[in-house]
Amino acid sequence: MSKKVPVYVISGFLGSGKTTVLLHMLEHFKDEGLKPGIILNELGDENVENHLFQGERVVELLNGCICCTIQDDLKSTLDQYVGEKVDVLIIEGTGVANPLEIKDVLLTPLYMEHFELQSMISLVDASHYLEYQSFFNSSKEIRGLLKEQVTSAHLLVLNKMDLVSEKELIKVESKLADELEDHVPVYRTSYGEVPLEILLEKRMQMREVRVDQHGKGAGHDHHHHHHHIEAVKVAFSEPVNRVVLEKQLKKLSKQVVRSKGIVRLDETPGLYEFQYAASTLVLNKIEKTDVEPSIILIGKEIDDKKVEKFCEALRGE
Ligand SMILES: Nc1nc2c(ncn2[C@@H]2O[C@H](COP(=O)(O)OP(=O)(O)OP(=O)(O)O)[C@@H](O)[C@H]2O)c(=O)[nH]1
Repeated sequence: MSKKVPVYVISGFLGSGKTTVLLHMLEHFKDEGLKPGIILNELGDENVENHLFQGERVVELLNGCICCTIQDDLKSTLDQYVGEKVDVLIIEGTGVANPLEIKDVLLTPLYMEHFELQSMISLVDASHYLEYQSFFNSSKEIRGLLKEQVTSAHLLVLNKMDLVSEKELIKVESKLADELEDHVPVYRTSYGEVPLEILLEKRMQMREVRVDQHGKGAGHDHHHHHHHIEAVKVAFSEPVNRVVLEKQLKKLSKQVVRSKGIVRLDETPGLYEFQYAASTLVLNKIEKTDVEPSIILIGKEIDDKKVEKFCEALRGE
């Protein structure tokens, strides 16, 4: 199988400096002789920044807006990149895109075969962050979005430092500290100047746990990834019971915050895609039949032993 394409997602509110960072990365990849692919999700039906990317492989998802999902568009755009020779892919969401939607698509088994999410990079305009909080005070939707753009980050770039006073900075950082998990690094900068080794660090860990028919794990990985959010993929071809699946996912709640995958069900034939978030399981039948059923567990410090137990419980052992 061909190598997976590394993917970086850049998100952040309107005008926070996403394109500035994207151009910085692009220049580096080109210097390295790499061929980057770019997916831009612009608001409105024309991308005014098109001229910045002349000669690049750019696919635009236009018309992104806060109330519409971009997932279907993103999937068909990713499909265009499957098998195409790009060395790295950068996705820039609109200023009002929900970055978790992008992450969600990248972490489905179908796309994980071809792409490997490296890092969700979020930009925050330090000079406007507090102003936006009060400005959008009455809009629950936008407040939620501002928060999500921060909480979804593997790396938070606090940009436009040139425009903020020390006093204001303290307030901004204290607000961010309330929202961010402790291990997420915050890099203060202006004009998106982040050293490349920080910008490009692989912060999303992905590993596969193989569990054989008798539930015994093979090739244990006893490393603990304390500072990373990781996704663990488990191939799981046996049919599962939906009640048991939900119950067992809830049991993992200390480590696993999110799960998704494709499974067979014991009650009916066919393949089902499942989404598990906020302790709720949702299943949807899919038409495709050529997919290997698998379960993806996303969280912190996911313990292989617990994953084995989880699989045993799904098998009714
Ligand atoms: N003063 C100052 N201006 C900045 C900084 N970073 C970016 N800018 C400017 O802010 C404007 C917006 O930057 P972009 O990189 O286009 O921001 P964006 O997040 O891509 O914007 P949207 O795509 O509209 O959401 C541009 O005019 C940048 O030159 C900074 O650190 N300080």
